[in-house]
Parts: sequence; C-alpha cells; structure tokens
Amino acid sequence: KPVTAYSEQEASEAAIALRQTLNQWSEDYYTKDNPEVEDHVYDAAYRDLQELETAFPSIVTPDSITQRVGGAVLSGFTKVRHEIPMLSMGDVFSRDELTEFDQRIQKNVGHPVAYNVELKIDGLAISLVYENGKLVQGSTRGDGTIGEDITQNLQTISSIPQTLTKPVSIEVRGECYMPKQAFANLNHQQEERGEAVFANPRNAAAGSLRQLDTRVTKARKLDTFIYTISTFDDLQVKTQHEAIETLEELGFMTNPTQRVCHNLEEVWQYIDDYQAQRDDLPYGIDGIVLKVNDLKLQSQLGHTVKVPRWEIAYKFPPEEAQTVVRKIEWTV
Ligand SMILES: CC(C)(CNC(=O)c1ccc(Oc2ccccc2)cc1)c1ccc2c(N)nc(N)nc2n1
Repeated sequence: KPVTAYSEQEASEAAIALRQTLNQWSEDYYTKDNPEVEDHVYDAAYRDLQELETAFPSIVTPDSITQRVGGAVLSGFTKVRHEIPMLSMGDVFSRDELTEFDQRIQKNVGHPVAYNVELKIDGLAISLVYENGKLVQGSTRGDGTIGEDITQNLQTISSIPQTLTKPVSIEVRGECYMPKQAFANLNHQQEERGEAVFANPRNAAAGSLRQLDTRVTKARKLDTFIYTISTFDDLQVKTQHEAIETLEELGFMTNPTQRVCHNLEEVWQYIDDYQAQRDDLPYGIDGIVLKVNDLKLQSQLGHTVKVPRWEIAYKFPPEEAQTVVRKIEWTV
C-alpha cells in the first residue's frame, strides 16, 4: 500500500519486518554465495524500506541496512573498459623453454638483454586509476578488455593508497591476493559456520573481491602487489625495475624480491632461491616472471593479441596444498 496510507506506528513495524528480511537475505547472499532471492526482489524490498524511512525519518535506526558505511549494498557491478588491455602471460614449464625464450629475444633485438625477474603472485589481476594522485577507479581484469568496477571493495584494502605521494594521473596494475594465514583463518571460520570452504587463496580472493557488500570484503584481509605502470605521466622511468621502485615511492605495496638478471645463469639462481623459499612465503606464488628490463625494448618487441612478447612466466609444479595448510595450522 502507498507509504502515505501508513500511520507512523505501522510504518515502524513494516520497517522492522523489512530490515529482518533484508538482513536474512543479505546474510545468505554473502556467506553462501547462493542468493535465496533474485536481485530485483531484494532491491524492491530495499526500496520499500528506503521509502518508509524517507517518509518517516523518526523510524530510522542506526543498524538499518540503509545506513551501511560505504554506501548501499550494491546489486551488481558496473562494467569497465580497459583502454590498455590487461594481457595474460605466456608461460613455460621447463628451463629449456626459458632458454628458447631468451634466444628468441636476443635474435629479435640483436644483442643479449637484461631481465627484471619477479615472483608470479597467485591472485587476481586488478587495475587502479588515479587522477591527480587520488584513487578514482578500481577494477578486475575480466576478459582483459572489459572488467568489473570494484572500486568500493578495493578501497577497503589497506595496502591500496587512496592518495599517492605525488599528484600524478596514472593507471597501475598488480595482483590482489589473500595471504596464506588469512586463507587458513577464513576457512577455519567457514567450517565453524558450517559454510563451504574455499579451495585455494586465489578463489578466496576472487570471492572476497566480488562481494556486493564492502564490509565483507573489508573483513577478508586482502593484500596487493603492484607491478606495472600502464600509462606514463611525465614519470621518467626507463626500466621495469625502476617502474616498480617508482610505484613504491608513490605509495604502492610492491614485491621486494624483484631482481635484475643479466643472463640466464642469474635467472636460474633466482628460480633456485625462490623455489626453495616457496612454502615459507606468506603468500602463494605459481612461478616467476621474466620481463625485458628496458622499457624501450619492451615497446619495440610489442605484444600479440593476448600476451606481451617481452615477458614469460616460468611456472613451478603445483604446490602440494596439504603441506601448506598443515604447516600454517601447526604455526597458528
Ligand atoms: C606483464 C603482465 C602481462 C602485465 N602487463 C600487461 O598486462 C600489459 C598490457 C598492455 C601492454 O601493451 C599494450 C599497450 C597498449 C595497447 C595494447 C597493449 C603490455 C603489457 C603481467 C601479468 C601478470 C603478472 C603477475 N601475476 N606477476 C608479475 N610479477 N607480473 C605480471 N605481469
């Protein structure tokens, strides 16, 4: 019935009933990921509550779902077009294939090149857009060209700066991941609640970023490593290694293990070092990434539709999930 037909008492009772229903539906939606009701049913009830509270301000309660911090509960994610596509990685599984990659580069460029070698973090690729040093948009990779706007969720991640140390307008990219300890604690909590556990930290990060309620994302203890500046403002950056150092100066969380390698022997050493440390790292990695360090050579080498020609990922054999969880449970 129209809001004007309600007495204040009736409006208050209707609002209390609507809040209980909406809280139940939202609890199901975010913990079980299988919504009890269609979005439009949820949205209609949400609008009814808003109308009642607007018509009768005295019935608003601070815990009402309409009063949530970080705006209303979203009913979906808007799409974002990546002007510069978010490409994927060519990947290899043997050292011989890495040698072939290096030979191909040297043949193409005409001389040996230095690589910036980085850990390949097992998370979700994200893009962050800043205007005059302020975060204006955060999105997922999606299919590389069209991603989802998850700005509000990314703003709950403490390692993502809202304001940079310089008022630059840039787009940066990196990986959002769930640390192994946070993953073990979350699954322990899921089990206690009788909820489904997540298969691995990457799935847990994906599920946490695609939450329609920023409070749930905030509670999930996500973190980031930023590794690419996609649009060059007047930043004087000449190599991939410097780009990551610049990202750190701007206030981003970057991975401290990056290393410039001048030949494959040095690359093998890096691989030996980090294959040995893999289980002890507080985050999941699924390999290492070689990138031609000189940015001019990178643009000279270009990219295919899906991957840059100047980078390759060397994948480790799949980590034995049990050892990781067992190790962490033991240390908890
Ligand atoms: C190298 C790149 C694929 C990012 N680069 C790009 O996405 C990219 C995008 C447009 C490019 O060039 C274009 C410019 C304009 C138009 C079209 C392409 C080049 C690279 C990548 C992907 C995943 C990574 C990961 N998990 N860990 C680390 N450590 N590094 C990673 N690096």
